[in-house]
Amino acid sequence: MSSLSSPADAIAEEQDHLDMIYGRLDETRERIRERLADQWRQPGVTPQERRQRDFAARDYAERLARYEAVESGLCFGRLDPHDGTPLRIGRLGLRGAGAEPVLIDWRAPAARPFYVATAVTSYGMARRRHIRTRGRTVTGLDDEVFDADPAAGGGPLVGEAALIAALDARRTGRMRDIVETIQAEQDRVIRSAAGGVLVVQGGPGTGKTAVALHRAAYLLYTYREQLGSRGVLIVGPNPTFLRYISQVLPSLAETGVLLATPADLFPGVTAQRAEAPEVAEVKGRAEMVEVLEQGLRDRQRVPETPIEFVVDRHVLRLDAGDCEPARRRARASGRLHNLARPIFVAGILDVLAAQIADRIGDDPFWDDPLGEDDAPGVPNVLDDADRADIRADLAEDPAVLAVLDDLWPVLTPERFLSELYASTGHPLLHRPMGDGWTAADVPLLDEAVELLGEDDRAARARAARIERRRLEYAQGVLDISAGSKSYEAEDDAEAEIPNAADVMEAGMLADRYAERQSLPAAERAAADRKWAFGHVIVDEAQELSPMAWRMLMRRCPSRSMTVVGDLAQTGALGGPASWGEVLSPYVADRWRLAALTVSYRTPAEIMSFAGRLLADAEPPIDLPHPVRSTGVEPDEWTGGPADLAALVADRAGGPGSLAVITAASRRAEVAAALPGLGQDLEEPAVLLTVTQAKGLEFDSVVLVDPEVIRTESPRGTNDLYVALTRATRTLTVFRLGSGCAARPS
Ligand SMILES: Nc1ncnc2c1ncn2[C@@H]1O[C@H](COP(=O)(O)OP(=O)(O)OP(=O)(O)O)[C@@H](O)[C@H]1O
Repeated sequence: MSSLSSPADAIAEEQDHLDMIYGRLDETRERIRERLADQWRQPGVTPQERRQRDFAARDYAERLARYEAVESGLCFGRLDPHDGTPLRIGRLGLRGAGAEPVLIDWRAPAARPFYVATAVTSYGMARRRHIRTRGRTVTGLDDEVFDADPAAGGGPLVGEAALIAALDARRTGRMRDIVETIQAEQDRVIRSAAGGVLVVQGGPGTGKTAVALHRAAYLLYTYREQLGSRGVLIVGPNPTFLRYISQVLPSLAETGVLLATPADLFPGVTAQRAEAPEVAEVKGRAEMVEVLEQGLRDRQRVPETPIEFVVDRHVLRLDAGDCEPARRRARASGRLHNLARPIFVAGILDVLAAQIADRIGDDPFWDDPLGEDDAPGVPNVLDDADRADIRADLAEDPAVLAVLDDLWPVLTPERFLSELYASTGHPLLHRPMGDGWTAADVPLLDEAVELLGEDDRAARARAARIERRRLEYAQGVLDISAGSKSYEAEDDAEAEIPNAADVMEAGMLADRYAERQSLPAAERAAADRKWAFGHVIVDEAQELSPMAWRMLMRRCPSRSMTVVGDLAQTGALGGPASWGEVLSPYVADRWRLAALTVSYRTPAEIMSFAGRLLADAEPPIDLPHPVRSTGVEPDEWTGGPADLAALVADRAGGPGSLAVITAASRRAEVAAALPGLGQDLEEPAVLLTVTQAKGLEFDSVVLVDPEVIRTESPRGTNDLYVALTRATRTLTVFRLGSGCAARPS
């Protein structure tokens, strides 16, 4: 260990080592590039060989992408054990020429002391060093020496100088990874075992989102085999939030993760319609299961008054007595609605076939001893084959099909739900057909599939369509390659020239197409409602409705989940009062809780201001402990729209990001005062409602009318808590009055 070397010597030593590590990185990349090129040189004669080649190539391409992603900040730490060689910690693991480790992946067990060692519990380490770099150059070092007097040694923070530097950095509109400065309480969450449900509860800015993302990277590293094939799903509250966090996992060289909002989880449906929170709350209630079940029972009808219709000149008649046994049998089968329909249909066809057979096969003289042949007959001359023919004809008759569709329709979830909304007397749920889907509809559509069953015929038709497309694709390629030949078919000489169509058959090309369909797990999962993820991480989990939880649990039958949130920030009207309430229906009390208690975002000045504004909150809010202070107190202003515009222009002129946060009910008014502001987080200034700002952070926040935020919703106190805790540096409260000059209030 070189604790006695001068700072310049220490930097020079780290630079040497860093050069060597980057050298290894370059060599590794080159090796993978060569192997990738080798794969593409393989001819792949049989479809199986081609498939193997393409899988191998994809594997190399993914590995290459992983090594490319770690260019920046490759090595950021060093641990010096009391005995033994120093370990360099970095974004991934690398070996030297003699296979000795030259860089330890931050997720490896050996790297753990980097995040948890303290003077009191040093894990055999004498020193931890944070290495600062720009590009491939070492720019500075921060050392913590553990073999000094443990009693004097260190506070609760790990690598305090590096941490404070990270927290003081300007925000860019995109979340960054925290791999260099993960704190001990966060590390415990990140490295917690994959199995079971882990709940991470913590106040604003405690790093819940950051921890959730690093946990995903940790789990993929530790359980690569299982999770690589099943994928990890991360659920966030809205697309803006997903964009905000989207860079973190790629910067950690992990791509096998699907980021989605709950509204994205029903493939084929895009939920773009907005709706009132009260309506979303009703749709999210667990009782909606019963509403759907009842709605479906109502779609399995028997006629209240007899219905008559004509088939092939026969007037047929169905009444409740005819239909009830068929319905009873279909329901008693225990099959889902669409799958039970054939039983109902069979029962009704029997009834109708009997009506026709009775008429056309009836032999009025069957027991007439004076009949022509004078032999005892049968009352009906039709045999089983005749009856089967009648039944088969009926099964295709449009009039019969219309009646069956009325009594027991084949339902898609979309049709079922939109007809249910159109027919309900519930004032909040009622809406016309074809009105588009909202986020709260998605879990209901998903639930509907569970009641309706996926119509096998539709699935089979889909499979046939895909097969047809495969062949059409292949044929299309052949046609293109044969294009000139077909135009000039008369030209015999031209027809002699062989082209792709002559040397390759459509089936072979179709296999190629199928190979291209073999996408990474996350992408396949996005398109498959029945996909069972290896692990599911739910962020801002307090916002999910009971119906949304039911949908998520279906996506994760193994119940390997990380649930991240803060009950005190719940904005959704139907949000839970406790995590037990959310989870007990699925795992009883078999879930574990981890708490995060330190706020890395909100400075002490803003946190105590928030504490004063929320002092009367009921239940009381347990504020997290801020890790730093800026010396800048929040300021408060009152003025008109022009004053607000002037203040925002002044604040937006500074470096870093700015958000104006307002109550939803004041948004239009505030937007009119600030016409240049949109919602694009890449812009230096944005205008957001509290719901839109949830989970995000900005250097400066101008908070308009906190009192309106607090009173506009039953969850207003929670919303205000969210709004007050978005700033990393400065908070300005602006009360929008009717136009007097802006003045401090
Ligand atoms: N150990 C750390 N090192 C550096 N930065 C950190 C650390 N922990 C958290 N941060 C930073 O603190 C900020 C808040 O983190 P994050 O958004 O994950 O908090 P949160 O608990 O999800 O907040 P909210 O409840 O408001 O959504 C982010 O900028 C994050 O990068």
